[in-house]
Parts: sequence; C-alpha cells; structure tokens
Amino acid sequence: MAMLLRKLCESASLKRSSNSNNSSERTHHHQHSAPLGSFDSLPSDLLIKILRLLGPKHSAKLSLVCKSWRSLVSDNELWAHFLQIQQPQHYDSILFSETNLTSSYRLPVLVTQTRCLSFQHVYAQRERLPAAVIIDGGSGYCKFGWSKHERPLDRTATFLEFGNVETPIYSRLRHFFATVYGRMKVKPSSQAVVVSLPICHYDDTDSAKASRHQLKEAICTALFDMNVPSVCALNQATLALYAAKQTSGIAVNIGFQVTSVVPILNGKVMRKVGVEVVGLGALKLTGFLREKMQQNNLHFESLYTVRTLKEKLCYVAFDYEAEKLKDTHASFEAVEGRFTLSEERFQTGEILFQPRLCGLRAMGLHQAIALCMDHCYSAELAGGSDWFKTIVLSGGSACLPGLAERLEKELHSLLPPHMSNGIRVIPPPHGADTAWFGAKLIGSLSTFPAPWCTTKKQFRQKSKLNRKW
Ligand SMILES: Nc1ncnc2c1ncn2[C@@H]1O[C@H](COP(=O)(O)OP(=O)(O)OP(=O)(O)O)[C@@H](O)[C@H]1O
Repeated sequence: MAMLLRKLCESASLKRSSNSNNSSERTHHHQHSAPLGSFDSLPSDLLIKILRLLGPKHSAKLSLVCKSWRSLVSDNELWAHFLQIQQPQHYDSILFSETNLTSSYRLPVLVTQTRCLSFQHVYAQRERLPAAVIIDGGSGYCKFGWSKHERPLDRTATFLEFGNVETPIYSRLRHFFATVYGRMKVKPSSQAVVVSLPICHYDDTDSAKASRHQLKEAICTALFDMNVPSVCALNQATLALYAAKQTSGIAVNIGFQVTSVVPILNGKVMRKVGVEVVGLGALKLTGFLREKMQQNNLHFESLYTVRTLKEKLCYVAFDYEAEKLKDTHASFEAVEGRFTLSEERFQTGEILFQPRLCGLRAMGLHQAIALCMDHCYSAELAGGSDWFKTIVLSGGSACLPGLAERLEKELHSLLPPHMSNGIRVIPPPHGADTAWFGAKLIGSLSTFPAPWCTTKKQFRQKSKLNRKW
C-alpha cells in the first residue's frame, strides 16, 4: 500500500509539472488520454479508498493537479468520511448544522439544497475558521470556552459573582464579560463570540419585546465596548434545540430558578403560541432534598454536599407510588463523608410533577408541556401538526435519570392520541452544557461568522438609526 501511495503522489507531481509546462497539452490530456495518469486503469471506488488513506491534506493537494483529479477528489462521501474521522462523536451534529443552519434564515431546508452541499468546501472552511468564544451565561451558572473544544473550558457561579440586581445592568454585564475573557486569558478583540440570551420576558407583549430588545442591546453594547469584532446572540432555548439536532420542537429548560417550556418553529420562538413558565428549578430541587435530609436526620455541613448528592443519587421514578414499595437505598462518598439516601432519591425529582410536595401551587411539568402542545396544535401554524411533538430537555436538572421516560408516559396519559402519537422526549443531549453545545455548533459552521453575527460597525449604525427614529 505504501508503494501504491508513493506512486500516486509521483504520478500526481509528474502530471502537475507537465501541466504547468504546456497548457495546450493539458486540455488535450484531460479530454483524451489517461486523465489520472498511471491510475487510469483503477476503478474509481478503489481510488477513493486510496484517497481516504492519503487523508484530507494530500487529497486536497491532488485536486490541484488537473480537472480529473479535482473531480475525483471532490467526492462528497470522501469528505464526509474526513469530517467523520476528525470528530466521530459529533459527525451527526456537524451534518445537521451544515445542512440546516448555514444561513441564519432558518427556513426549512429543501432537499435540493442538501444535495448541493460540498463537503470538501465545508471541510476546508471549517479548518480555516478561527475558534470563536462561546459563552452561555445561565442565571445560575455560566459556561464558557472555545468553539473548537469538546466542552466548556470552565463554569462559574453567575448568581454568586454577578447576581447583584442593584448594580446597573451595563456595568454588571461588562464585569461579567471581562471576567470570562480574563479567565479564558484572551483578548476580546481577537475573535467573534457566540453568546446565549436568557429565556426571559417571554410574553408576546410590547413591553416584553422592549425588555428583550433592551437586554440584547445591553449585551451587545458591553461586548462591542470591549472591542469584540462580531457578536452572535441567540436564546438558550433555540440553542438547546439545535444541540439536539432539531430546528422545530418544544424546548424545555429546567433552569436555576424556573422551568420554561418554549415552542420553537424553524428556529424561531413562537411567542404568539405561548411560552409556559413553572416556578420550579434547580434551587427548589436542592432545597427540597436539604429539607428531606434534615427531616431524616442526615447531617451535613455544606449545601454543596446536598447538591452533589442530588446530582449523584437522585432520579425520577417511572411510577412514583410503585417506587415507594421498593428498596431504593444507595450511598455516595461525598467530601464530608459517606451518605446513604433512600426515598429522598426519587422524592426530590417528583416535585417537578407534583409541585405541592414542596408546598408550591403550580402546574406539574407534564401539565405545562401538554398545555403548550395544545396551544401549538390549536394555533394551526404552517409547520403542520407534528413539529411540537419533539420535546428537547435542557438544563442541569433535566439530567436527572428517568425524567424523559416519565414525561413521555405522563404526556401519553394526559393528551388525546392524535396529539400524543409520535411524541418524543429527548434527554439533554449534552448534559448541563446543552445550550453551550448549541452555540458551539453555530460558532463552528463553515459559514461563520457572516450570516449569524453582527459586526461592531453594523451594530453602531443600527443603534444610530434606531435613535433617529
Ligand atoms: N446530573 C445532574 N442531575 C441533577 N442535577 C444536576 C445534574 N447536573 C447538574 N445539575 C444541577 O443543575 C443546576 C445547574 O443548572 P444549569 O447549569 O442548567 O443552570 P443555568 O443554566 O444557570 O440555569 P438557567 O437556565 O436558569 O440560566 C445545578 O443546581 C446542578 O446541581
């Protein structure tokens, strides 16, 4: 094989030199004589196999030799293979994003468009792309890092460091972004940023719209004042949906303080249909477990221990009543020592379905989702009658094992068959970093940053115009 590869390269370089010596001969050569030199006799699938072994760099070089090599090398399957071996675990996400998200106008992609996609071009563009900064600033925890990295570089407790609501929003944001860039040890002016917008001011009212606009403006102003060259700001729910390789569906984010149920059609939040919000989140879950542990004489020093036990031992029961009859003891070695939990393990997650267990008069998560689905159905939007049947979970607390299965079961029993048939509840595809991963997908696109980002100049011009009007 090594000999074969050497011969291939020799033939290619021979051909290149003869081509550059005589251009009229080149035309003749391509059209009539052996266009691939001594490899002409080999079937093209074998040649593709050889190219696979040569790798992307050498294959790209071969495509410079002549038209015939270029045509052979441009094989889409070959470059799909190179994309796959480069990031085997994310290949599906790359395919999804390159077919559905390359333009920021998130219209449904036509089949013909998919066929036009040149994987060689996609590969080359992605290689050339400098890494972007990815910041998902959650209300509890901020995840930040690089688009070319597998996962966030770090997490910081947003609520502890930046949670002072009395501070004017602009200075809080400046401090927040300066801290993130400081921790990443990078100059803000060196690269574009993809930043998440929190899921808040959900309503379809003018005042909520104005608040959303104000928040986005404040985020962009803070970043541009720090000389970031271009900014892409997208809401967390849409990013979570992208992370699950979907452009339409219902994004359910179990956040730090609240849970939001967000209908999204072709990447756009359907505020007219309605976003449901339940006042339950990570804080309530931890608080509930703490109470249960205290009631059951399980002594701990730090709330951090309770949070760790929640993450390591808690789960959602498929059938709450049946679970009570089982032996559910399990232990975990925390920093403070060894803890054994039993019923607390599934009682904690149960508050999502029965909020009254923690003294809250609110809808259960399944009810909020069913209500949202019902609104989607009644709205009769152009997306058809199925787009809202895909439900994507996100947020750290949505990582509780068993949550997706239980939700699916509850939705089936709440909804009539024409609405529940085909329901799919997808667990957080990238755990607590789901929205971050969605933003990473955007920051890694072959077309990034152009269609997704606003440059400093564009932003300033738009702000000036807005002020005039
Ligand atoms: N495997 C897990 N099981 C249960 N809870 C988890 C798990 N992993 C993380 N969490 C919890 O998730 C919470 C943090 O969630 P997340 O990072 O989604 O918050 P956030 O993004 O700041 O919230 P928001 O969406 O409101 O901005 C923490 O309380 C943490 O304990």
